[in-house]
Amino acid sequence: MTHPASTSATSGGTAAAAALRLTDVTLRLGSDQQQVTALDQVTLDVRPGEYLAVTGPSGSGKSSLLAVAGGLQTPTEGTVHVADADLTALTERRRTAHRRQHIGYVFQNANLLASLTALEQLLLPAHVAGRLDAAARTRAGELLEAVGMTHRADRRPHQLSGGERQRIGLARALVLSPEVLLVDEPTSALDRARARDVADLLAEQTRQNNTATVMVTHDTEILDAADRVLALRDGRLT
Ligand SMILES: Nc1ncnc2c1ncn2[C@@H]1O[C@H](COP(=O)(O)OP(=O)(O)OP(=O)(O)O)[C@@H](O)[C@H]1O
Repeated sequence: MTHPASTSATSGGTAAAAALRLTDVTLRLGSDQQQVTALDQVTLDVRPGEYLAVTGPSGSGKSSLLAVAGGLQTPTEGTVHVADADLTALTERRRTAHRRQHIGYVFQNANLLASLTALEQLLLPAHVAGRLDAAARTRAGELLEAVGMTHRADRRPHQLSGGERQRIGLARALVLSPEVLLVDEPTSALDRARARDVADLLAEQTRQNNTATVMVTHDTEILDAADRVLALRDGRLT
């Protein structure tokens, strides 16, 4: 298989070097009469340790890009490789298992569990993975600190602000140091100083854990920390 290493959406690496690879991905949504091309022939490589930011206006396909990269949505055409497996070729069950093992996902609305405290939200992924040991507890505590939430450790989601929930959602995704980290608008509920802290934390964690990070945002003030910035327009990556 050959790949156009000269295009802006590829980092020029070999097939083995990419932690995340989308090849000619098209996603069509809606019914026949009102079909929308949410992603249009997107090709993208993200290597381990790389922090990629993708910008674009509302409706340009940012959430669709993450949903496809994370195996939450199957593309109409094209392939999605994560950690050397083609997500589009796996059964749903295997795809879910692969996702749990290799992908961290930070949803815009945080998707926290109502009954758990902030600290418990961070311990849950390790618990589910059967890895809730002293190291996981230490890491959860460090990440709680890194997002400035140590003083809110015992609070449940309804006792937190939108920005606080967002920071817990980010810390939770980082606990298991996923190989691929997909982040949807992580600063939409944050003030400027917090937004900058979150962008810097993503950059630091990406390098420290050798994670391939893709963050989508329309916040142009947090792009400095990224290694690479691409733009989505009408589902096309430029
Ligand atoms: N279920 C759906 N059926 C039909 N069209 C859809 C569906 N979901 C999204 N779309 C359309 O697909 C396009 C891409 O949507 P997407 O949510 O990926 O954009 P976005 O860049 O994340 O937008 P925002 O910044 O507003 O969240 C938009 O035109 C949207 O209206």
